[in-house]
Amino acid sequence: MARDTSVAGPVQSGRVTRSNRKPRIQGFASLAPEKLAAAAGIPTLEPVYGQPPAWSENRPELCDALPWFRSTQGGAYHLNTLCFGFLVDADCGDRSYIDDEIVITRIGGNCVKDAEGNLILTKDLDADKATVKSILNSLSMKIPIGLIIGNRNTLLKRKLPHRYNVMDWFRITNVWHEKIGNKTGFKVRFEKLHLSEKSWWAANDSTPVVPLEQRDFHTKPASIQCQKCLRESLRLYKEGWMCLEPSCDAFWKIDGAPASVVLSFHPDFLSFRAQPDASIKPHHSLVPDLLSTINNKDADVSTIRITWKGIVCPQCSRCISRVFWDGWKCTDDLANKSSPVSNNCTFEKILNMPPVSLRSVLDDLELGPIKRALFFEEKFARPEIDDQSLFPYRKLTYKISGIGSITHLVSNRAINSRKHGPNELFKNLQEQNLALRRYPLQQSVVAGTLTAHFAVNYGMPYKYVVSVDSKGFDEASDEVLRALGRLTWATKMAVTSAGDEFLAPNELLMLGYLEGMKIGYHDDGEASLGPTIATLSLGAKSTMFIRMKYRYYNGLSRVKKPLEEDPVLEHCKFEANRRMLKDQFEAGQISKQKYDSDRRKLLGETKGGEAHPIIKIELNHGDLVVMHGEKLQNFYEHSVVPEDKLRFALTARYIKPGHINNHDRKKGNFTLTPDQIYDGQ
Ligand SMILES: O=C(O)CCC(=O)C(=O)O
Ligand SMILES: [Fe+2]
Repeated sequence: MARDTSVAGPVQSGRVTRSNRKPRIQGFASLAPEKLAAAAGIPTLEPVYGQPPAWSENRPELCDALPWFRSTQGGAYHLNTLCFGFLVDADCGDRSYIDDEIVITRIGGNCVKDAEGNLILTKDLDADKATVKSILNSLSMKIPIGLIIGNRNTLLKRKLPHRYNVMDWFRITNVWHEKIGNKTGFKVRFEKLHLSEKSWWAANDSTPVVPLEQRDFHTKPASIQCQKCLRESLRLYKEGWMCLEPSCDAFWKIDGAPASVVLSFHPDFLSFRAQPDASIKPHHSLVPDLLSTINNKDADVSTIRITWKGIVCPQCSRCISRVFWDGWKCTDDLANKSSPVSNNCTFEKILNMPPVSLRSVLDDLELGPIKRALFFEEKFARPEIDDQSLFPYRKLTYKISGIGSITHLVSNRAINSRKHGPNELFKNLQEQNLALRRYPLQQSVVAGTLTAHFAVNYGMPYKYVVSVDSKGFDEASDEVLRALGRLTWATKMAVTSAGDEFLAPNELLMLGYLEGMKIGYHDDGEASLGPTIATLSLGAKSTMFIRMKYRYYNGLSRVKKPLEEDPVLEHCKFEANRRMLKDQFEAGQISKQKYDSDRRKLLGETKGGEAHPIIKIELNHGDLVVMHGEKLQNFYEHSVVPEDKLRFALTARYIKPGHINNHDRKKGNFTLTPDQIYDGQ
């Protein structure tokens, strides 16, 4: 399936427990694990003294919970040209250092990995680079930085309890240029802000910290003026002093000779401490307490954007995303099944989810017009308008020649307010415990990223959810079945008017969107899916966009590989030239090699980029949309962006039973009662 929103199944087979994973080294069988590791040349890791104040096993959850570290990629988090958080993980670069109070690391950017996994700087970093600039700004504005250490960091040589571990607040004491290969990079020295307490990452058996009153805040590393450029630079390395001004001839040279790659920090540079300064205070709390700001009696609290951010568990300090419709649970059975690290914390914060009125999410006076006036923007396709055949709906049909059609049934006040109609569905669905939840995206750039909407699946399991999570239609409420009735009707109307065979849907995916949520571009095509997909919109207005997929628009995959089979769709890039080459190839006038190389030449000239959407549909409360045609899902993709704080979309599909195992097949069985069958009124 090309949809980007399904989960990887649990990995269980072949998992070995710790006890039978001991390395077998002849003659060492009776040694303790640490000694065994040492004998095998694996560096042993010392235990740490304490526990991190917040932690996570996955990057999206970490960034979801910490307002000072919202970046899911890269080492630094900056906002409005200020740096607030920094991650030290595997790639600190050469000449880096960590102890209980000091962290020295490179400032990222402009890097690629070589075959051995080493980072290579591709071009000089300069002070205008956003990350560098933000660190320099935070240094001059005295803004402390929250540091996180990842367990792939090899400098500390201690056993870190989790994948990501919040360290503490640090102040930036120095930023300097360094030479990496023949390029110029940046290094930063962080110093722990509060020195009176022992760091949790100190060694378990380390000595107590030196009390503040016994510390020396006066001695500084030597600062020497360069004879060439006359600028001062600190003495950083034991091996000798060097000028740190990259434009100077003496830059990175010790006694006139280029410095070696391996250098050790001078003890004075490591041991000096900046003068305590009461005015240096962090902008955020190191461990945010989002829950203390949420009063469950406030009507909007369960749907507003901030309440689908993550929290730090008050019991075990894990960063927890809002996976569940009605709140946060520290232990998620589904995630536990697929995660090698199980967490048995029992903490839960369940919101009472007061109902959201239709009035509060619909601007239209009297909850929707009597007959919706339609407006179409010039730059998008204009549909055929038919006010007769499915009256009282307005039927808008967008046809993409040779591909398929999109039928939009525009609802109105009479339809919406009818007994068992959309108004009632919107209200009643909110009163049910539907077990909506967010699932991890399967093809996300950062593993573990959750969808920005909640979902529940009924009937035949759709790959969107793991099959154990699909509920049979026998568990569906009257409202869900009534929605299915409407969707079955809409499917039949659209398919029969296209002259095609009607297959009644046997699957229903319900999505719930809170404020700021959406579904990004995806398609609903996979081998097991029939060609027709129908959706009922309830609540807040939203906009649906349909565009050609990147590879069909550009004729190349994202890694610039020409399409094996180029359909040359209408309005694709270089349409005329691509058609001509295809015709020549099909007529045997050019070889496959020539066809490929000519296309590469033609298409490789431009930068790629996404296709502009060709269809824009405003989806209002009660509207139905039917996408019909397998090729529509193969070649095009759609996205839906709601506008207000609550919207439901119920989408029904036909899943070919041959693709579903016997046990799950019966979940798709249902019979609608006469009043659940929809008549189009
Ligand atoms: O929210 C919507 O209207 C669309 C939902 C959708 O595209 C899907 O469920 O695949
Ligand atoms: Fe979809």
